[in-house]
Amino acid sequence: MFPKTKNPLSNLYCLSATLQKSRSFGASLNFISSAPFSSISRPNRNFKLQHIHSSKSIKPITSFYQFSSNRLPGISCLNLMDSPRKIGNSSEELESSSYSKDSYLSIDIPDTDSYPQKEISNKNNIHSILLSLKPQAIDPTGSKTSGELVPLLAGFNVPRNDFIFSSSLSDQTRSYSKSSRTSENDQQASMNPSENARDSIALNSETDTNLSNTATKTSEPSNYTTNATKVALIEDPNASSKAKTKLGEEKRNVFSSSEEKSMMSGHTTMGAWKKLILFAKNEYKLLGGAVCLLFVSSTVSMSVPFFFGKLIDMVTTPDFPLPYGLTTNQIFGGLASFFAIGALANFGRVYMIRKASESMIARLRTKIYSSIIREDMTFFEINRSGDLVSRLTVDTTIVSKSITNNVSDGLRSALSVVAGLSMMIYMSPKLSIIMLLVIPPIAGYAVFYGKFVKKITQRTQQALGDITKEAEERINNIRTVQAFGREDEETLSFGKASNYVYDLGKKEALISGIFFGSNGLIGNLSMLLFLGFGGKMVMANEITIGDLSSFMLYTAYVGSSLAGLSSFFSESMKGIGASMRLFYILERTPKITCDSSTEGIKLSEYKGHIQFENVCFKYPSRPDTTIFNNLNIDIMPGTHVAIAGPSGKGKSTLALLILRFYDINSGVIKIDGVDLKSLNLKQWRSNVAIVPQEPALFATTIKANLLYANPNASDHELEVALKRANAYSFVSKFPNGIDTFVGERGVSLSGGQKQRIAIARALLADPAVLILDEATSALDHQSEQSVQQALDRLTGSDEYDDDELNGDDRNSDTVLVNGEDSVSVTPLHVPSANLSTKRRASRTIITIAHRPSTLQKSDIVLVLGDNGNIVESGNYYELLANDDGYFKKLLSSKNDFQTAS
Ligand SMILES: Nc1ncnc2c1ncn2[C@@H]1O[C@H](COP(=O)(O)OP(=O)(O)OP(=O)(O)O)[C@@H](O)[C@H]1O
Repeated sequence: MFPKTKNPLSNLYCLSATLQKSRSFGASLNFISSAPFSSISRPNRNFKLQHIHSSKSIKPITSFYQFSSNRLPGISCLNLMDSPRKIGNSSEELESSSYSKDSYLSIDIPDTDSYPQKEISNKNNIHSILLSLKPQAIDPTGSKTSGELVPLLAGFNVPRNDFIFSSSLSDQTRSYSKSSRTSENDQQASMNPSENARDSIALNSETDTNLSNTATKTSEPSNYTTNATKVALIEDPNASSKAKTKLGEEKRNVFSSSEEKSMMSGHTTMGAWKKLILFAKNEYKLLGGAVCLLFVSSTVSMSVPFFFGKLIDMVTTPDFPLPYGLTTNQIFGGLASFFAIGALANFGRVYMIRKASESMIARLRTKIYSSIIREDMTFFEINRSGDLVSRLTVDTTIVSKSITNNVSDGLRSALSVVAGLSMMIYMSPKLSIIMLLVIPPIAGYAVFYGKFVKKITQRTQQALGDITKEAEERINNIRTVQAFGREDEETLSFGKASNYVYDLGKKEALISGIFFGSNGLIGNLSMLLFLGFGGKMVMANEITIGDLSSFMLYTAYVGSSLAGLSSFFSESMKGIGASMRLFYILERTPKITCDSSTEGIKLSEYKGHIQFENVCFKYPSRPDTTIFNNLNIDIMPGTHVAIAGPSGKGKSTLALLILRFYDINSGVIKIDGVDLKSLNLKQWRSNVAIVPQEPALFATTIKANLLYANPNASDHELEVALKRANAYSFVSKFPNGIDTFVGERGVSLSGGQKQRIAIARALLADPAVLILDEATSALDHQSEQSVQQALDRLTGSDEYDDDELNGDDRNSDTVLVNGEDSVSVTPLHVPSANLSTKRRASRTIITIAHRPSTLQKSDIVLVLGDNGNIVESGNYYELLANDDGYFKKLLSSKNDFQTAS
């Protein structure tokens, strides 16, 4: 569903136009959608568009396009000032050609060949522009929300549950427009521009070369929201992927939200280390054992150069005295055994470290998942699921490895450096001085490198999170992507995001290359120095050839261990970078928790009495939009209440508040006389069931989906629930019956089938309060009837006897929806008492309804009005009897209300 906003302060809407080259008409402009501009109308000004050359320099093309508002009231029309043919230059022409007749605008621009060459090349890169439009131009009564205006302008049917990507509305409409739609497609819109809107539409937008190559900024930012500044030319998909969009800019942020930034900006590297070490306490034993074995294996490996030196002297000096009277073979055998002990210790070390690492990854993942799943709704509004999944998988691995494998390797390197240097000093203090000259610059460089890596890792992880979330979202909604034919653009967008990660990787590769290359050079140069000086010392009999060989080997060991130390440092920084992303999740305290089964007041039984007393509510993410203003509702236990009202007035929000997904700003919501805030939320929620507009099924079997509501339900209860929900017939026809796999989000079921499974699930929860949020909204008439029948059973308005489930099942299993259910099924013999004992004598039912048929069956209809309050309430027929009433008007307004009964 499109987001529905109507900011009373906003009197400008943004109309997105897509400029497309077409073979026969040159380029055509199709106006496709709207998005709100919170801006006060301003005097007529020229609108400067800017254009991006393929060379990425920005050049204003005001002479090419210019807005004019003198003839088309309420709309900024497009003029082609320099065109020889000047089609569209006169407003009358525009009016007669497309504007006044059709519900959306399609302005033909002459063949691009008729433009001077320079402008043609400019044009080729333009993909889309945004124009401003007063809402009166498309909605003279001002009654529509932007969510309704979008499909109105778009000229194509937007399904109720159509998928909306999580970018801004203007971004969405801009990118998800069918660029070549014709006016025949649009049967819905009507535009009656009002004359007085004429002079208040044009924006004055000036070139801002600091912005990304694709966006312009208004010259008076104070008057416009960020959205308004996004008056943009979007590059042609084929244009260079290097151009940075706003999204690209966002990807440079290390933190995914301002909340995360403010929470994490105070965290220091040392603090993060401390937390990580504390977190690893379950693995202390393994890590301790590994460190002990590390000492053994390092001792063995660091003695190798010493022994090799002695062996060289032994084999090159004829009368070399063998120690302890041992033979050569015994010495070789002894050394082989010594090395075998080292190998065993190394094996143990690696095994223990890896085990500790995997154990920590698993623990960290579970902890992060547990934190995520307990977060409040605001958290999920500011953090996208793909990014969270990336934190859950990639970041946890990086963090765990950084404090296990990496610490182990780092310790080994540190031991090697210390032992190697000590041996070198022991063997020849003179030669060792050279080594001491080399170490400080390498160490300094390592620190610099590590800090760089930390920063770049944080960015890379964030960018990877962005990629993951984008990919996940698109793949999850592949039908929308393919239906709009956006595969190429999606690939391009993903490619851009992926290129950004590549760019970061390139930077890291460059610095790493320089670092390790120069390290290697320093190492080799040191070797040369040692050979030069060492050779002279051998000649002067100050040291033996064996000593020099040992020294050289120690140099190599120490050199590689120094490199190991610096990579330990950089890997640690990677871990710290990634850990910050995890600490944000671990340390965030949800504003609403449903965690504890002991916290809060527990009621022995819920009757389902719901009271809203002077409730004021604004969504935390939109604090300037009031949804409810001193709302007062009293829903008596056991009643069936229908909530009606125009789209976007807060009907679904009401359901969310009852479930306490959000806390209200003021007033009180009482459940059975107790403030909802002081109730035990876990218990309360387990007494409420909701059948949402868009039923969410899990990618598992029908049975598992049903058991989600009541894990203890017997097979028999599942069947009864399916029958009540009018779902049994189609389920039993599936080859695997109730064990049929429904696909991701129930994709392999029809909308009506999903709804009915969701209803069966709600039924199984046996709730005190049942909320049906436009449960039939997405269905065709036949499906709706079937679901409606199921709902009627739930609400009790359809006389339904459990005995009917026994044999002569009148739940029309043979006459269900879409002709698909015409096969009769074997009747079930269900002992009615079984379920009847479980069913509540009365339950409160709240139906959010558009259809009169549903409204008629309710005890009372509450009508939500424009002021965030109930404007009318009463029995359906009473309300209908009032000709001047809001409800009556609402019902007769086809655009706002579904009148088909
Ligand atoms: N999570 C959210 N954050 C901010 N605003 C929201 C959020 N969810 C909904 N809104 C806004 O709150 C208002 C009420 O939305 P709600 O879904 O309750 O309307 P509704 O009456 O149920 O509409 P419809 O009949 O179209 O389903 C709308 O303007 C909507 O844009």
